[in-house]
Amino acid sequence: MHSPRDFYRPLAVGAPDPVREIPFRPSRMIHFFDPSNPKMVAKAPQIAAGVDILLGNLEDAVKSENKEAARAGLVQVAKENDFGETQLWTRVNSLDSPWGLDDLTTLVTEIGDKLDVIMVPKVEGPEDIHYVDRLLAQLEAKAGLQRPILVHAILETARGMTNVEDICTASPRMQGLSLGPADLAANRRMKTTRVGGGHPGYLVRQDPTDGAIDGPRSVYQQDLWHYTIGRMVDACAAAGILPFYGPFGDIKDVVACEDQFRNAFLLGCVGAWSLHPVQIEIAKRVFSPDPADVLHAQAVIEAMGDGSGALMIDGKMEDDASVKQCQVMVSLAHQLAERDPELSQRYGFTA
Ligand SMILES: CC(=O)SCCNC(=O)CCNC(=O)[C@H](O)C(C)(C)COP(=O)(O)OP(=O)(O)OC[C@H]1O[C@@H](n2cnc3c(N)ncnc32)[C@H](O)[C@@H]1OP(=O)(O)O
Ligand SMILES: O=CC(=O)O
Ligand SMILES: [Mg+2]
Repeated sequence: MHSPRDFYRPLAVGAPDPVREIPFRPSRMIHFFDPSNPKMVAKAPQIAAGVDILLGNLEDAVKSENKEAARAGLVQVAKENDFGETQLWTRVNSLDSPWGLDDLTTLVTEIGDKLDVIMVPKVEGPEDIHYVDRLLAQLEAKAGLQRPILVHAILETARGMTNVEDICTASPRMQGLSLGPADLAANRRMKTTRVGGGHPGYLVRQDPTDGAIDGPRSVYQQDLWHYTIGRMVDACAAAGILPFYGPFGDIKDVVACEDQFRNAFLLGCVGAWSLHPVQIEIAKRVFSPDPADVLHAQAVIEAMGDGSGALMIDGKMEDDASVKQCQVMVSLAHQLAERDPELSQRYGFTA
């Protein structure tokens, strides 16, 4: 166990100093592409221009025989392009796979200066983060990098869930967590074959009226992921890092995708994964606060003056706590508007 004094010391001679605060950059969608797919590689610059985060995926969804090609494809994409404000991330293969070590070694030494965040799948506990933390420090020193690469863990095993708080605080590199509903469902032996989203069988039913069990009774579908997202959000917020919802696999069901994303947004997530171009716009819409909410929040902040006391606005009580809720909304709107002129106009920040 490190002493608190050592927490921010570089873990290898010559490695850059760890960050003290996780920078908040627009992160509404993490767009996945397969760098072994020439079509997706060709489209990468165009896709990058319309997303907050572009992620070269090397893990699940890339065929075993294409793992080396995907790694090489990502190196090429990073070397040949400057994505400007768009962050470049990768998801490496898991630490117990035949490819994880070579993924980290190659990517950090070849394109470490271009990579903002490395997503590590199937993280089980803080020991996995400690391993990656030291290895990255060694590789950063070797590559002569000036800034540390951050780490994002996928929460997709029952053991990872039970260790979630310790994972979040395992290293100053920890940038955030994503919920991985597919692997997590399998690992927990949940009986759903869907990649994220609800399930019609997970419901509550209205009591029978007048004892008539076979009479008409409303059913209300429940959210399979409520507990998991809530727990992840708390762990992240307590550690000062960022929570994301992961994949929604029913690409054609754009309505349910939007619902899943919005549930995550309302519970505190900053973004979600987009697996297909059609999900980019959904994430952009959902994870940007609604202009009407921003307007209302601004009005409350203005009316509340120094932010203390209680008053009524449109029949509703506002006080020190609700003004803080409004500040969350307005500061997110400003952060996103800085990057997005159209959004800035919709919020009325620019003429
Ligand atoms: C549980 C998890 O781990 S989730 C994370 C791992 N999974 C992934 O990363 C999946 C990423 N997405 C994909 O591989 C693909 O979107 C698929 C396989 C789901 C569907 O692909 P397709 O069958 O080609 O879909 P579709 O025909 O609708 O594609 C339309 C166009 O968008 C392109 N496209 C599809 N997905 C992407 C993407 N993620 N990024 C960039 N372009 C894409 C296709 O290449 C196609 O291009 P074209 O018009 O030039 O031919
Ligand atoms: O990696 C994501 C998942 O859902 O599994
Ligand atoms: Mg997974």
